[in-house]
Amino acid sequence: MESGVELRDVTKRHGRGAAAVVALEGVTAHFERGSFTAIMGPSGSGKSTLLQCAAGLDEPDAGAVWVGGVELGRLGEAARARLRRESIGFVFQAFNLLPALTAEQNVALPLRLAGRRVPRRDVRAALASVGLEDRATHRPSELSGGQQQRVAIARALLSRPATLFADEPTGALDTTSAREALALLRALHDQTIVMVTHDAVAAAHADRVLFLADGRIAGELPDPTPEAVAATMTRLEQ
Ligand SMILES: Nc1ncnc2c1ncn2[C@@H]1O[C@H](COP(=O)(O)OP(=O)(O)OP(=O)(O)O)[C@@H](O)[C@H]1O
Repeated sequence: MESGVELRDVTKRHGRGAAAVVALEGVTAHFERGSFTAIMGPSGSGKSTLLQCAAGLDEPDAGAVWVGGVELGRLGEAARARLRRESIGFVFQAFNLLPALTAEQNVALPLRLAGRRVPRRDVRAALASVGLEDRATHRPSELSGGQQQRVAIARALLSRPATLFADEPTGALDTTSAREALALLRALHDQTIVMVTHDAVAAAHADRVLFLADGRIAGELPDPTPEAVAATMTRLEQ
């Protein structure tokens, strides 16, 4: 396993005993380096759990995960945190921005933590590309949910992590902003992008859609169109 992201026979349970829920069951999936994959499936099918396990934010009960050729289960917590900081980007609604920092400080943070100097011009350009040039000095609490999401996208654009995980990146955006945000993600073609979404139009921006149902892979669609994605979702929800 040289690069990209790979899950091999991953099983994950939440809770214990009689209340335990099997969120993922024997999931094997390969996200090639530089590919853009959308994950779809009915509510509760395990999409967020898959993303959390693939990103090293949660540990599988069985199976293994590789990111960029590194097996996460073989790393200690400190090494895993370093890998997340240096080569993984997140565009998550609830795992996003530090509340005490301004938008531009949040955008620059991953590079600063990696010891790099970040020209303010570059930070402003990243914010401008998501339409937030006039919000650079606002803190997250002063931004709407959609604007916070766009700050997270600007951060990914600037730091260009090798692997980017996005959970509903367009969920809080209007149609035009969503289309722009997806085009920006799409332009990051040297990165491996794994995006969970409920939106067939958003999913159609990916190279491939992987479907989950009841914690298992239920199919995939290469070169997706919104119509084909919606038809598959309808079938899975029946
Ligand atoms: N912390 C938790 N404790 C107990 N059960 C959990 C926990 N997190 C998730 N689950 C359960 O695991 C299953 C998969 O959840 P997950 O959030 O991965 O699904 P999802 O496909 O992302 O759902 P949605 O589309 O509704 O966000 C669900 O049945 C959910 O109720």
